[in-house]
Amino acid sequence: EPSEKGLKDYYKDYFPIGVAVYPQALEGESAELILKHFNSMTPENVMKMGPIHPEEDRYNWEYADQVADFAVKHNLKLRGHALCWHNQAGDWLFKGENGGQVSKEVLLQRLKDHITTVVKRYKGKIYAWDVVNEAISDKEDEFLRDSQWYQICGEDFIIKAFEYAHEADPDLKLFYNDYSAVHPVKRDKIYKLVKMIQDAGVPIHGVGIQGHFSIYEPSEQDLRDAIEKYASLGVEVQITELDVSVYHKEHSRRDPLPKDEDDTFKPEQEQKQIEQYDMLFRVFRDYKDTLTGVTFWNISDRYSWLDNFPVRGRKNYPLLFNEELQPKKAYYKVIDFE
Ligand SMILES: Oc1ccccc1CN[C@@H]1C=C[C@@H](O)[C@H](O)[C@H]1O
Repeated sequence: EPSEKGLKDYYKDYFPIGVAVYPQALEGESAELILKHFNSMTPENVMKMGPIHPEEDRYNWEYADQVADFAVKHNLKLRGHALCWHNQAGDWLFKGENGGQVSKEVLLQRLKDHITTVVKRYKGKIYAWDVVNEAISDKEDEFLRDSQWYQICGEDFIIKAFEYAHEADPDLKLFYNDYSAVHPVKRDKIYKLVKMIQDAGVPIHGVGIQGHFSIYEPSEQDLRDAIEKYASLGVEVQITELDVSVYHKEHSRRDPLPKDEDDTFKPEQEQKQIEQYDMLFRVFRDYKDTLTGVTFWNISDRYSWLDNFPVRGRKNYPLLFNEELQPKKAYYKVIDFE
């Protein structure tokens, strides 16, 4: 019998609703929740450079295949994450023969081999890839992040990553993905980077605003300004990693203080979260002709990456479904429109 509508049904005339998943979530009650509310998925970790390609001559397809097979079986859209990133990448990538630093030429060849192999394996199953993740610096006066990619290759690794991905599968939607993408300073740097890629004559189809927001930010105006600025480049925009932390955003990990914080979910936090999710989806709906996807990062408050970042072990409640996988008050706000 037709089960009552899920999030994806309320938004079928707007954009696909995605969720970050891991293989263990693809059965039982979490699988039921995924199939009821979502029509797109992104593997949270299993297609990152390190997990899928831990050694130069070894790929680990097992878990990535499980996610891809689930998407194909249930006709869900599938986003790939992430072909080139400075985090969770195998150390072997940056090591030369004699254990010293790898040369630019060898590193770019390794990047090409990785991208070509991974993209071709999932051709026809993955429609869009986060080709480069988080290449922009958080430092006010620095354009690109001073990662090993940048230290060894300069900005070329970014252009080449998009070139290699397009060569491997010309039908793919190629995204640049980053966090704090709504913050005006970083927004303008991302704009500059996308324009640089376009000016290099290399295909880029979209900007991924990760959307790791909180009950305190972003403002509605900053969100609108960012979506409009990226759209002015003639590219798609997606919210690729949405969650609404109940704490102020921080961008680097810190050790937990002695259990000095009561990390239960408080009524005043929930009230702010309801208001923030209401604003976010009102804006997303306004930009339905620009936004081609909204993906939540993790499924429910039962597990969020924010439970361990920036503070290990501090419980967070950032999503629309609670620890019992039931809709929270914010969920009913997000579906209450028209
Ligand atoms: O919000 C941040 C602040 C500082 C560094 C990274 C991020 C976000 N970084 C994201 C979050 C979780 C990972 O699973 C994703 O792959 C990554 O894109």
